[in-house]
Amino acid sequence: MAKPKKSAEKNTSTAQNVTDEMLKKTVSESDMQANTVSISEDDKHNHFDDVSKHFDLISPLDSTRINVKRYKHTDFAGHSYDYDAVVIGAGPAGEAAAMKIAKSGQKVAVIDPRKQVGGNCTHVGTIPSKALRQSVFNILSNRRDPVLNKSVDYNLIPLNKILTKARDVVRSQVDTHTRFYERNRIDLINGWASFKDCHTIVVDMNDGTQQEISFYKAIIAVGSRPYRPDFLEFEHPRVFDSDQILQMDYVISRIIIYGAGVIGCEYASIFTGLGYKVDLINTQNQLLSYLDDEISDALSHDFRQFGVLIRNNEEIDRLETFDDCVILHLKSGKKIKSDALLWCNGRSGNTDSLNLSGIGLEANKRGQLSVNEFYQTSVDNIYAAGDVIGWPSLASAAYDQGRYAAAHMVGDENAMPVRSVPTGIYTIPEISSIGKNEKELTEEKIPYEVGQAFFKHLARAQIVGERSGVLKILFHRETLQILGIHCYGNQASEIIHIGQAVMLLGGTLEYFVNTTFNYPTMAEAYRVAALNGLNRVF
Ligand SMILES: Cc1cc2nc3c(=O)[nH]c(=O)nc-3n(C[C@H](O)[C@H](O)[C@H](O)COP(=O)(O)OP(=O)(O)OC[C@H]3O[C@@H](n4cnc5c(N)ncnc54)[C@H](O)[C@@H]3O)c2cc1C
Ligand SMILES: NC(=O)c1ccc[n+]([C@@H]2O[C@H](COP(=O)([O-])OP(=O)(O)OC[C@H]3O[C@@H](n4cnc5c(N)ncnc54)[C@H](O)[C@@H]3O)[C@@H](O)[C@H]2O)c1
Repeated sequence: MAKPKKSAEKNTSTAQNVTDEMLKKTVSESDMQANTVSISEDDKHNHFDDVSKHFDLISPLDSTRINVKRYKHTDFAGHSYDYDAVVIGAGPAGEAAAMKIAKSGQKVAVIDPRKQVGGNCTHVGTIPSKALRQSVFNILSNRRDPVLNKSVDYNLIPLNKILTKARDVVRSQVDTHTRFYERNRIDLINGWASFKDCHTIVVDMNDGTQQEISFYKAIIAVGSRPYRPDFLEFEHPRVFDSDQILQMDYVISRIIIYGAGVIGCEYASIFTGLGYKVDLINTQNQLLSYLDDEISDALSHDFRQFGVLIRNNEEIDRLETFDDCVILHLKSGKKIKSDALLWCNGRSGNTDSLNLSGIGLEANKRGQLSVNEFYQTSVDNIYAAGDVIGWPSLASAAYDQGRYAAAHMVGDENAMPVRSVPTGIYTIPEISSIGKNEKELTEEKIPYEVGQAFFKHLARAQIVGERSGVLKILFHRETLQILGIHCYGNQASEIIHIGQAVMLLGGTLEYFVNTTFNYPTMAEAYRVAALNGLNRVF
């Protein structure tokens, strides 16, 4: 077995040298080869005091953990701050930023009012909705199975019952991420942060006290929350936003989803999968209009097949609420009666309680902050990342933005900026894309061609029983450069990454033709689509 690379080798700090010496002394080459570490009890207690609760920090199999070290407390031109950096918000953006800062040897604290880390992403956004979606997907698969469909009554399963699995996933995610903070010795402070000035934060602690913390630099990673128009009663038991829906504890058979963005479409899949009648109110003329037209059409088609009633170009006039139902009045004059309403129309950045004016910053009307290419706000020691800066408002992007902002903060010039973020929409079936779509390429007058593979023809899709779907590769008809990849169907969000790698590494369509794919796989769709595309080139 090759000797594991130790990233700690780069480090020259005294504390780190001590740790490296200790490692050399205690972890012999043969131990490494045998995948074991022998550390004497004395060494553990005398020399690894600061990491003694986490012996896995010194596993030779994970070089990144070895890099965790005593931070040096920096003196900034005569000023000494409590922290080199403070991160506000423990979601993906905050976590990635904090990890990067800690790994760079700086002292960092993360402030979040939730006792459990993970942010809205883990507690009310990505994780519970994706776990819920998986449970519904399993129910749909079982329903289709001639043996399994007799064993359970699938009629109207209450949402809170299905959410049991999601709660387990949330717990596991919290455990995993809590350990990241512990191992990297990041201080977690429970409370609401607001700025006193450009180097001081006041934290309203959960125990009712206040704490002032001084910092050299800060990252605002406070995320977003559902936008709530004043005219809707979100306290009413039949009116929900996407955070509250996870608490729904009664059985319904019909629901109105207002807003057909990503959240609305994903929940439309979830509720139809559970057997509810769904009215999906779209304020636009097409579902998810930024997608490839054919995929947007396919989604509408499949939604209708599953019983979703899509109403395009509509706008709410008012909502009447009753003990046993709601009635939605649309500006077009239509009235829709249902058991409940799920409001999915927009999100706002959580900036209102930060006292931004105290540091000379101002958020836009959606509570979002503007940043430069390094994620610095107009106050240069204050950065912002994640949903609070708006588009693309994805956990995937938030994580990379947080890491990149922190890299700039600590002076790491090797970090790659966040570019080319793929779309992954977890409707049933999934949608995923990267690069340009046909509309954009046509507008830009780029001579492209299309290669398609329909899932119904693929052996793997037939075996799995998920035949609906298509993979489209858009490529330059002269250079065969890949310009965009669009996928609709089971596992689309995974499948896209094969094309993403080839595309970003500068491969052409020929890669897919000249490469042998496992058979049967969904990845084979790339070969089928590439051949289909090449046949159109003359
Ligand atoms: C229903 C739903 C499904 C989603 N599905 C996906 C998906 O499948 N894939 C995907 O990539 N993205 C998805 N997203 C988007 C994703 O959840 C967000 O992009 C992501 O959570 C943003 O991360 P963040 O770190 O910016 O902030 P958040 O996750 O919002 O976390 C921000 C944290 O800051 C804390 N905070 C707020 N104000 C303060 C303050 N004043 N002081 C201290 N702390 C504060 C909050 O308590 C919170 O813990 C989904 C979102 C929703 C709502
Ligand atoms: N699978 C995924 O990647 C996934 C899943 C769910 C949500 N998300 C992310 O969550 C974000 C929100 O999703 P969404 O479904 O609400 O879609 P969305 O952002 O498309 O918003 C829906 C509508 O609300 C409007 N709007 C947005 N914010 C507003 C505000 N503060 N005030 C008034 N109107 C506002 C928008 O203009 C739009 O017409 C998306 O940007 C998406 O990236 C991603």
